[in-house]
Amino acid sequence: MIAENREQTIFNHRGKKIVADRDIEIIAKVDEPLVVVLGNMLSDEECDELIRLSTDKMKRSKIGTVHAENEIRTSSGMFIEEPDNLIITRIEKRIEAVMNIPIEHGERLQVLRYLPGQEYKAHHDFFSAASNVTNNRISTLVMYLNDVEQGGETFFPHLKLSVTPQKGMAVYFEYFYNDPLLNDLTLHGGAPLEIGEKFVATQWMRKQRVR
Ligand SMILES: O=C(O)CCC(=O)C(=O)O
Ligand SMILES: [Fe+2]
Repeated sequence: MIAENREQTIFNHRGKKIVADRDIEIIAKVDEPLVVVLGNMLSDEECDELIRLSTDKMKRSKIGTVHAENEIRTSSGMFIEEPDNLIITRIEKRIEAVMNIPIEHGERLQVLRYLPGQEYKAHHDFFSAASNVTNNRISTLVMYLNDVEQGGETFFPHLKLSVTPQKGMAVYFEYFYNDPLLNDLTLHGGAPLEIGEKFVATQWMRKQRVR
């Protein structure tokens, strides 16, 4: 592999694991644009807590659950705003270590819930130049909160890659390259869920702090 010509990445981990408060496994990788499949990102208990917090909040607030207003995303989404929750704090510390960005650059965790037939069509997580967003997103971590029976893979059509959701695992990717073509290649989506339920928690990082 010729590494010299590669652009620098935000993700700075080498080898097969990331040592944080638990050992996170680097399972698979696409080099450019960088996409990394991670094992052991969350414990079962942490996954369950994220699902509980999001479903609790959906129940408490009738208007809380935000259904997508268009056909791009048909799942329901919820931002987790629990600054005093110790489990969230612990997860955020780990996310900082993995993404190599201070959590102050992070939007609140978003939990998405998909039911059969629901999907997230191919999209970019960054905002287009036309949108005039000054503090754009630079990287994403999608964490899988449950085992999915069938469907619901995270797919990257340009990379011909798809990741099967498995409880506690995650997929990381970044799109802050100088070469805009590399950023464009991070197009991705959540395939239609076929059977069961799918929960993910997404962390988006911004170029500058947001909290
Ligand atoms: O549900 C998935 O697999 C993808 C989620 C996603 O693309 C996002 O949250 O930005
Ligand atoms: Fe996305």
